[in-house]
Amino acid sequence: MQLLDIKNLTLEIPTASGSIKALDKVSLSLKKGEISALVGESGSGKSLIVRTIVGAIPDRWNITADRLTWKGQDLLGMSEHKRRRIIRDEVSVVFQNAVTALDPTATLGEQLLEAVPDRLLPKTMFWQRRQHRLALAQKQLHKVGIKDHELCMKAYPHQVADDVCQKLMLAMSLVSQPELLIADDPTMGMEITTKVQILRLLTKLNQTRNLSILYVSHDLLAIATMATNMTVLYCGQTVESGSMSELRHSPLHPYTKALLDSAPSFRKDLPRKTPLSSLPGTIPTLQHLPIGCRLGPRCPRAGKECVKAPKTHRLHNHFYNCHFPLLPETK
Ligand SMILES: Nc1ncnc2c1ncn2[C@@H]1O[C@H](COP(=O)(O)OP(=O)(O)OP(=O)(O)O)[C@@H](O)[C@H]1O
Repeated sequence: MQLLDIKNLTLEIPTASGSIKALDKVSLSLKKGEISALVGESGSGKSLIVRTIVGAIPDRWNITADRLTWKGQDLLGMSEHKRRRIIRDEVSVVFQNAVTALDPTATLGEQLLEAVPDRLLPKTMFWQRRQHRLALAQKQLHKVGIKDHELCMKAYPHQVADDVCQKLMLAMSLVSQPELLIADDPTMGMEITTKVQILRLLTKLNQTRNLSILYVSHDLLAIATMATNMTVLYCGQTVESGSMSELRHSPLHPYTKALLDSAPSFRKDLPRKTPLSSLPGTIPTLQHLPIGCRLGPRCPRAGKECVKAPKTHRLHNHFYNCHFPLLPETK
Protein backbone atom coordinates (compact mmCIF):
# COMPACT_ATOMS: atom_id res chain seq x y z
CA MET A 1 0.00 0.00 0.00
CA GLN A 2 1.22 3.48 -0.90
CA LEU A 3 1.50 5.40 2.39
CA LEU A 4 2.81 8.69 1.11
CA ASP A 5 2.50 9.71 -2.52
CA ILE A 6 3.81 13.01 -3.86
CA LYS A 7 3.64 13.82 -7.57
CA ASN A 8 4.88 17.07 -9.13
CA LEU A 9 4.96 19.10 -5.92
CA THR A 10 5.85 22.74 -6.53
CA LEU A 11 6.47 25.24 -3.75
CA GLU A 12 6.69 28.93 -4.59
CA ILE A 13 8.07 31.44 -2.11
CA PRO A 14 7.04 35.08 -2.73
CA THR A 15 9.90 37.56 -2.56
CA ALA A 16 10.31 41.29 -3.29
CA SER A 17 11.58 40.43 -6.79
CA GLY A 18 8.83 37.90 -7.65
CA SER A 19 8.08 34.37 -6.61
CA ILE A 20 10.77 31.68 -6.55
CA LYS A 21 10.19 27.97 -7.14
CA ALA A 22 12.01 26.46 -4.17
CA LEU A 23 10.59 23.04 -5.11
CA ASP A 24 9.94 22.35 -8.79
CA LYS A 25 7.82 19.28 -9.65
CA VAL A 26 9.21 17.03 -6.94
CA SER A 27 7.94 13.45 -6.82
CA LEU A 28 8.38 10.98 -3.98
CA SER A 29 6.52 7.92 -2.76
CA LEU A 30 6.78 5.53 0.14
CA LYS A 31 5.05 2.20 0.73
CA LYS A 32 4.03 0.82 4.11
CA GLY A 33 6.94 -0.82 5.93
CA GLU A 34 9.53 0.69 3.61
CA ILE A 35 12.65 2.70 4.48
CA SER A 36 13.09 5.31 1.82
CA ALA A 37 15.89 7.85 1.65
CA LEU A 38 15.71 11.43 0.44
CA VAL A 39 19.18 12.58 -0.54
CA GLY A 40 20.63 15.83 -1.76
CA GLU A 41 23.29 18.34 -0.88
CA SER A 42 22.70 21.21 1.51
CA GLY A 43 20.10 23.65 0.17
CA SER A 44 18.51 21.15 -2.22
CA GLY A 45 15.12 21.44 -0.50
CA LYS A 46 14.95 18.29 1.65
CA SER A 47 13.68 20.08 4.76
CA LEU A 48 11.17 22.06 2.68
CA ILE A 49 9.66 18.76 1.47
CA VAL A 50 9.41 17.51 5.06
CA ARG A 51 7.78 20.76 6.16
CA THR A 52 5.33 20.61 3.25
CA ILE A 53 4.31 17.04 4.15
CA VAL A 54 3.56 17.97 7.78
CA GLY A 55 1.98 21.30 6.83
CA ALA A 56 4.54 23.51 8.57
CA ILE A 57 4.70 26.04 5.72
CA PRO A 58 3.67 29.72 5.95
CA ASP A 59 0.22 30.41 4.45
CA ARG A 60 1.56 32.91 1.93
CA TRP A 61 3.80 30.29 0.27
CA ASN A 62 2.07 28.67 -2.69
CA ILE A 63 1.89 24.87 -2.85
CA THR A 64 0.61 22.99 -5.91
CA ALA A 65 0.80 19.28 -6.64
CA ASP A 66 -0.76 16.71 -8.93
CA ARG A 67 -0.86 14.46 -5.84
CA LEU A 68 0.03 14.87 -2.18
CA THR A 69 -1.70 11.99 -0.43
CA TRP A 70 -1.44 10.09 2.85
CA LYS A 71 -2.96 6.57 2.55
CA GLY A 72 -4.89 7.81 -0.47
CA GLN A 73 -6.32 10.88 1.30
CA ASP A 74 -5.56 14.25 -0.29
CA LEU A 75 -3.53 16.23 2.28
CA LEU A 76 -3.88 19.51 0.40
CA GLY A 77 -7.67 19.20 -0.06
CA MET A 78 -8.60 18.20 3.50
CA SER A 79 -9.43 20.53 6.38
CA GLU A 80 -6.60 21.91 8.51
CA HIS A 81 -8.09 20.12 11.55
CA LYS A 82 -8.11 16.70 9.84
CA ARG A 83 -4.62 17.15 8.48
CA ARG A 84 -3.27 18.07 11.94
CA ARG A 85 -4.95 15.01 13.47
CA ILE A 86 -3.40 12.70 10.87
CA ILE A 87 0.04 14.19 11.31
CA ARG A 88 -0.22 14.12 15.13
CA ASP A 89 -1.45 10.51 15.36
CA GLU A 90 0.24 8.79 12.45
CA VAL A 91 3.36 10.71 11.46
CA SER A 92 6.32 11.79 13.61
CA VAL A 93 9.20 13.99 12.61
CA VAL A 94 12.69 14.22 14.08
CA PHE A 95 14.14 17.52 12.95
CA GLN A 96 17.86 18.13 12.66
CA ASN A 97 19.41 20.26 15.39
CA ALA A 98 17.39 18.97 18.34
CA VAL A 99 18.83 21.52 20.78
CA THR A 100 17.02 24.37 19.05
CA ALA A 101 13.85 22.32 18.48
CA LEU A 102 13.38 21.55 22.21
CA ASP A 103 11.79 23.96 24.68
CA PRO A 104 14.65 25.44 26.76
CA THR A 105 12.32 26.26 29.70
CA ALA A 106 11.04 22.71 30.28
CA THR A 107 12.95 19.64 31.45
CA LEU A 108 13.51 16.82 28.99
CA GLY A 109 11.23 14.64 31.13
CA GLU A 110 8.35 17.14 30.94
CA GLN A 111 8.70 17.34 27.18
CA LEU A 112 8.83 13.57 26.75
CA LEU A 113 5.84 12.95 29.05
CA GLU A 114 3.83 15.47 27.10
CA ALA A 115 4.57 13.55 23.89
CA VAL A 116 2.97 10.33 25.24
CA PRO A 117 -0.50 10.31 23.63
CA ASP A 118 -3.59 9.67 25.78
CA ARG A 119 -4.73 6.90 23.43
CA LEU A 120 -1.84 4.69 24.66
CA LEU A 121 -2.86 5.00 28.33
CA PRO A 122 -5.40 2.72 30.05
CA LYS A 123 -8.69 4.28 31.17
CA THR A 124 -7.85 4.46 34.88
CA MET A 125 -7.54 7.15 37.60
CA PHE A 126 -5.38 10.11 36.69
CA TRP A 127 -2.54 9.25 39.14
CA GLN A 128 -2.36 5.74 37.71
CA ARG A 129 -2.33 7.22 34.22
CA ARG A 130 0.68 9.32 35.21
CA GLN A 131 2.51 6.15 36.30
CA HIS A 132 1.75 4.52 32.94
CA ARG A 133 2.88 7.65 31.12
CA LEU A 134 6.14 7.61 33.07
CA ALA A 135 6.70 3.90 32.42
CA LEU A 136 6.17 4.37 28.65
CA ALA A 137 8.53 7.36 28.60
CA GLN A 138 11.28 5.53 30.51
CA LYS A 139 10.97 2.45 28.31
CA GLN A 140 11.33 4.62 25.21
CA LEU A 141 14.41 6.34 26.65
CA HIS A 142 16.08 2.95 27.20
CA LYS A 143 15.21 1.96 23.62
CA VAL A 144 17.01 4.97 22.16
CA GLY A 145 20.08 4.20 24.27
CA ILE A 146 19.67 6.53 27.29
CA LYS A 147 20.34 4.29 30.28
CA ASP A 148 20.17 6.82 33.14
CA HIS A 149 16.58 7.89 32.55
CA GLU A 150 16.21 9.72 35.90
CA LEU A 151 19.16 12.03 35.31
CA CYS A 152 18.08 12.68 31.72
CA MET A 153 14.47 13.46 32.59
CA LYS A 154 15.45 15.99 35.27
CA ALA A 155 17.82 17.89 32.96
CA TYR A 156 17.09 20.97 30.80
CA PRO A 157 18.20 20.85 27.14
CA HIS A 158 21.25 23.09 27.75
CA GLN A 159 22.50 20.79 30.54
CA VAL A 160 23.04 17.72 28.34
CA ALA A 161 25.16 16.93 25.28
CA ASP A 162 23.72 17.51 21.79
CA ASP A 163 23.45 13.80 21.05
CA VAL A 164 21.37 13.25 24.22
CA CYS A 165 18.97 15.97 22.98
CA GLN A 166 18.83 14.25 19.60
CA LYS A 167 18.08 10.88 21.23
CA LEU A 168 15.41 12.54 23.37
CA MET A 169 13.81 13.98 20.21
CA LEU A 170 13.84 10.51 18.71
CA ALA A 171 12.22 9.10 21.87
CA MET A 172 9.55 11.85 21.68
CA SER A 173 8.85 10.91 18.06
CA LEU A 174 8.66 7.17 18.67
CA VAL A 175 6.69 7.19 21.91
CA SER A 176 3.47 7.97 20.03
CA GLN A 177 3.99 4.80 17.94
CA PRO A 178 3.64 6.51 14.55
CA GLU A 179 3.15 4.68 11.26
CA LEU A 180 5.67 6.90 9.52
CA LEU A 181 8.80 8.40 10.99
CA ILE A 182 10.34 11.24 9.03
CA ALA A 183 13.92 11.55 10.20
CA ASP A 184 15.50 14.77 8.94
CA ASP A 185 19.21 14.11 9.33
CA PRO A 186 18.79 12.67 12.85
CA THR A 187 22.41 11.62 13.22
CA MET A 188 23.98 14.85 11.97
CA GLY A 189 27.05 15.71 14.05
CA MET A 190 26.83 12.56 16.18
CA GLU A 191 29.88 10.47 16.96
CA ILE A 192 30.07 7.23 15.00
CA THR A 193 29.11 4.81 17.83
CA THR A 194 25.97 6.80 18.70
CA LYS A 195 25.13 7.06 15.01
CA VAL A 196 25.39 3.30 14.53
CA GLN A 197 23.20 2.78 17.62
CA ILE A 198 20.48 5.05 16.23
CA LEU A 199 20.60 3.51 12.75
CA ARG A 200 20.32 0.01 14.29
CA LEU A 201 17.35 1.11 16.38
CA LEU A 202 15.55 2.50 13.33
CA THR A 203 16.25 -0.64 11.29
CA LYS A 204 15.00 -2.81 14.17
CA LEU A 205 11.80 -0.75 14.53
CA ASN A 206 11.22 -1.13 10.82
CA GLN A 207 11.66 -4.90 11.01
CA THR A 208 9.75 -5.58 14.24
CA ARG A 209 7.03 -2.91 14.16
CA ASN A 210 6.83 -2.40 10.40
CA LEU A 211 7.59 1.29 10.99
CA SER A 212 7.89 3.13 7.67
CA ILE A 213 10.76 5.59 7.58
CA LEU A 214 11.57 8.52 5.34
CA TYR A 215 15.24 9.08 6.07
CA VAL A 216 16.46 12.50 4.96
CA SER A 217 20.21 12.96 4.89
CA HIS A 218 23.41 13.67 3.01
CA ASP A 219 25.04 10.71 4.71
CA LEU A 220 25.15 8.18 1.87
CA LEU A 221 26.80 5.47 3.94
CA ALA A 222 24.05 5.62 6.60
CA ILE A 223 21.43 5.57 3.87
CA ALA A 224 23.00 2.66 2.02
CA THR A 225 23.00 0.51 5.18
CA MET A 226 19.29 0.91 5.88
CA ALA A 227 17.24 2.26 2.97
CA THR A 228 15.64 0.12 0.28
CA ASN A 229 14.73 3.05 -1.99
CA MET A 230 16.25 6.41 -2.67
CA THR A 231 15.11 9.71 -4.18
CA VAL A 232 17.84 12.12 -5.21
CA LEU A 233 17.13 15.83 -5.16
CA TYR A 234 19.12 18.67 -6.71
CA CYS A 235 18.24 22.30 -6.14
CA GLY A 236 14.53 21.66 -5.60
CA GLN A 237 14.15 19.21 -8.52
CA THR A 238 13.91 15.41 -8.31
CA VAL A 239 16.68 14.01 -10.48
CA GLU A 240 16.36 10.26 -9.96
CA SER A 241 14.57 7.67 -7.85
CA GLY A 242 14.47 3.92 -7.58
CA SER A 243 15.76 1.01 -5.54
CA MET A 244 18.88 1.66 -3.50
CA SER A 245 20.87 -1.10 -5.18
CA GLU A 246 19.96 0.02 -8.73
CA LEU A 247 20.80 3.65 -8.04
CA ARG A 248 24.01 2.68 -6.32
CA HIS A 249 25.26 0.32 -9.00
CA SER A 250 23.79 1.86 -12.15
CA PRO A 251 22.89 5.53 -11.62
CA LEU A 252 21.30 7.05 -14.72
CA HIS A 253 21.53 10.74 -13.80
CA PRO A 254 24.95 12.46 -13.94
CA TYR A 255 24.22 14.13 -10.58
CA THR A 256 23.53 10.81 -8.81
CA LYS A 257 26.76 9.43 -10.27
CA ALA A 258 28.72 12.48 -9.10
CA LEU A 259 27.17 12.21 -5.63
CA LEU A 260 28.11 8.53 -5.33
CA ASP A 261 31.61 9.13 -6.74
CA SER A 262 32.25 11.85 -4.15
CA ALA A 263 31.57 9.46 -1.24
CA PRO A 264 34.85 7.82 -0.09
CA SER A 265 33.03 4.82 1.42
CA PHE A 266 31.62 3.95 -2.02
CA ARG A 267 34.96 4.16 -3.83
CA LYS A 268 36.74 1.05 -2.54
CA ASP A 269 38.23 0.58 -6.04
CA LEU A 270 40.24 3.82 -5.82
CA PRO A 271 43.97 3.52 -5.12
CA ARG A 272 45.10 5.25 -1.91
CA LYS A 273 45.55 9.03 -1.98
CA THR A 274 43.62 9.40 -5.25
CA PRO A 275 41.60 12.64 -5.05
CA LEU A 276 37.84 12.12 -5.01
CA SER A 277 35.95 13.54 -7.97
CA SER A 278 33.37 16.28 -7.55
CA LEU A 279 31.27 18.45 -9.87
CA PRO A 280 32.63 21.94 -10.57
CA GLY A 281 30.86 24.87 -8.88
CA THR A 282 28.29 24.90 -6.14
CA ILE A 283 24.52 24.59 -5.85
CA PRO A 284 22.92 27.90 -7.00
CA THR A 285 20.95 30.05 -4.60
CA LEU A 286 17.20 30.38 -5.08
CA GLN A 287 17.74 33.91 -6.39
CA HIS A 288 20.00 32.68 -9.22
CA LEU A 289 18.34 29.55 -10.54
CA PRO A 290 19.26 28.39 -14.06
CA ILE A 291 16.33 27.77 -16.39
CA GLY A 292 15.43 24.21 -17.39
CA CYS A 293 17.48 21.52 -15.70
CA ARG A 294 19.01 23.25 -12.68
CA LEU A 295 22.12 21.04 -12.84
CA GLY A 296 22.86 22.36 -16.35
CA PRO A 297 25.76 24.78 -15.58
CA ARG A 298 27.57 22.10 -13.52
CA CYS A 299 26.73 19.04 -15.59
CA PRO A 300 29.50 17.30 -17.61
CA ARG A 301 26.90 15.97 -20.09
CA ALA A 302 24.86 19.17 -20.56
CA GLY A 303 23.72 20.11 -24.07
CA LYS A 304 21.45 22.76 -25.54
CA GLU A 305 18.33 20.68 -24.74
CA CYS A 306 19.03 21.21 -21.02
CA VAL A 307 17.58 24.73 -21.08
CA LYS A 308 14.26 22.88 -21.04
CA ALA A 309 13.34 20.99 -17.88
CA PRO A 310 13.56 17.26 -18.68
CA LYS A 311 10.47 15.08 -18.33
CA THR A 312 10.44 12.06 -16.03
CA HIS A 313 11.55 8.92 -17.87
CA ARG A 314 11.19 5.37 -16.62
CA LEU A 315 13.43 2.33 -17.00
CA HIS A 316 11.75 -0.62 -15.19
CA ASN A 317 11.27 0.74 -11.63
CA HIS A 318 13.92 3.39 -12.04
CA PHE A 319 12.83 7.01 -12.70
CA TYR A 320 15.14 9.76 -13.96
CA ASN A 321 14.84 13.34 -15.21
CA CYS A 322 17.63 13.88 -17.70
CA HIS A 323 18.05 14.62 -21.42
CA PHE A 324 21.39 12.76 -21.53
CA PRO A 325 21.14 9.85 -19.07
CA LEU A 326 23.92 7.38 -18.44
CA LEU A 327 22.18 4.53 -20.24
CA PRO A 328 24.39 1.44 -20.71
CA GLU A 329 24.95 2.15 -24.44
CA THR A 330 25.95 5.79 -23.81
CA LYS A 331 28.33 5.29 -20.85
N1 LIG B 1 11.96 30.28 5.40
C1 LIG B 1 12.61 30.37 4.24
N2 LIG B 1 12.55 31.49 3.48
C2 LIG B 1 13.20 31.57 2.30
N3 LIG B 1 13.96 30.59 1.78
C3 LIG B 1 14.07 29.45 2.49
C4 LIG B 1 13.41 29.27 3.76
N4 LIG B 1 13.71 28.03 4.22
C5 LIG B 1 14.51 27.46 3.30
N5 LIG B 1 14.73 28.30 2.28
C6 LIG B 1 15.57 28.06 1.09
O1 LIG B 1 15.12 26.89 0.45
C7 LIG B 1 16.23 26.14 -0.05
C8 LIG B 1 16.14 24.74 0.45
O2 LIG B 1 16.31 24.75 1.87
P1 LIG B 1 16.24 23.44 2.75
O3 LIG B 1 16.43 23.83 4.17
O4 LIG B 1 15.01 22.69 2.43
O5 LIG B 1 17.53 22.64 2.22
P2 LIG B 1 18.10 21.22 2.73
O6 LIG B 1 18.29 20.37 1.53
O7 LIG B 1 17.23 20.68 3.81
O8 LIG B 1 19.52 21.65 3.32
P3 LIG B 1 20.27 21.09 4.63
O9 LIG B 1 20.71 19.70 4.29
O10 LIG B 1 21.41 22.03 4.79
O11 LIG B 1 19.28 21.16 5.73
C9 LIG B 1 17.50 26.85 0.40
O12 LIG B 1 18.00 27.61 -0.69
C10 LIG B 1 17.02 27.76 1.51
O13 LIG B 1 17.78 28.94 1.53
